[in-house]
Amino acid sequence: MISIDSLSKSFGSHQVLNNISICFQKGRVYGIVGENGAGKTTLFNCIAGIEDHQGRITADRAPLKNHLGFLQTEPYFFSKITGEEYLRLLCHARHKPAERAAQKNIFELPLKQYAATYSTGMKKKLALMAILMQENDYFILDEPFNGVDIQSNLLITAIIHKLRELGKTILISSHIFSTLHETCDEIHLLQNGVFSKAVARADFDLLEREMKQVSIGNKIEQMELK
Ligand SMILES: Nc1ncnc2c1ncn2[C@@H]1O[C@H](COP(=O)(O)OP(=O)(O)OP(=O)(O)O)[C@@H](O)[C@H]1O
Repeated sequence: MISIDSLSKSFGSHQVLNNISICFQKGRVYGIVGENGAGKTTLFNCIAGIEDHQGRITADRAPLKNHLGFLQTEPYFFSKITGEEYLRLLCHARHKPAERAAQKNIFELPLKQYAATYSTGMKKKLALMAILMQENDYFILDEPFNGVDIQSNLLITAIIHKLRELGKTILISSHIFSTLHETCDEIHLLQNGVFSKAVARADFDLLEREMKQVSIGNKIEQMELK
């Protein structure tokens, strides 16, 4: 469980998160949606402790950051480290074994190659593999499906289902509605610095229809496409 109490975050005079309180339970997958710039990554960075903020963020296993796997939108790797070395480094940081990396290489990554030379999708898969091998309790996956091939997207969806079954707490951001539909128990809409709407799985279709209506409206006619 991750508990957020009165979280606020500003960059100068720009308030991005405004007094947010919410609780994310174990064994559940939460989709965090919002327009570009709504503050999803800022929220994740605050939870991960890499962005200072006002308010309290706690977890049933403390300290939260020692049990959190954070897949960032664009994972960064040092230039002279191979995929295998990266996995070993992250596993050692959590005192977890890294010897079976080759066997666990379900994305078939070239682990002997420098990670910095991987493609965008390969980097994402390596970073995901590392946080899975760490056996974390909490997962934040910031756009996990973006830039990843179809086969891996299917695999990532199955991984999220398994993590839920294992009782992990999972937060996902995505701009692709179908991926949230397939993975989430709840969708929370971040808007103007607060969670303006919480939608349970049973109402996902309704939410999609509503969002389509608001997003598309009469804009196609307005464009007068020829
Ligand atoms: N380090 C920073 N300094 C100043 N402003 C920032 C900084 N990081 C984020 N912001 C601003 O905070 C707001 C929220 O950004 P954030 O990246 O959290 O949005 P997001 O919802 O993840 O967007 P996207 O869907 O495009 O990834 C934006 O207006 C952004 O410009």
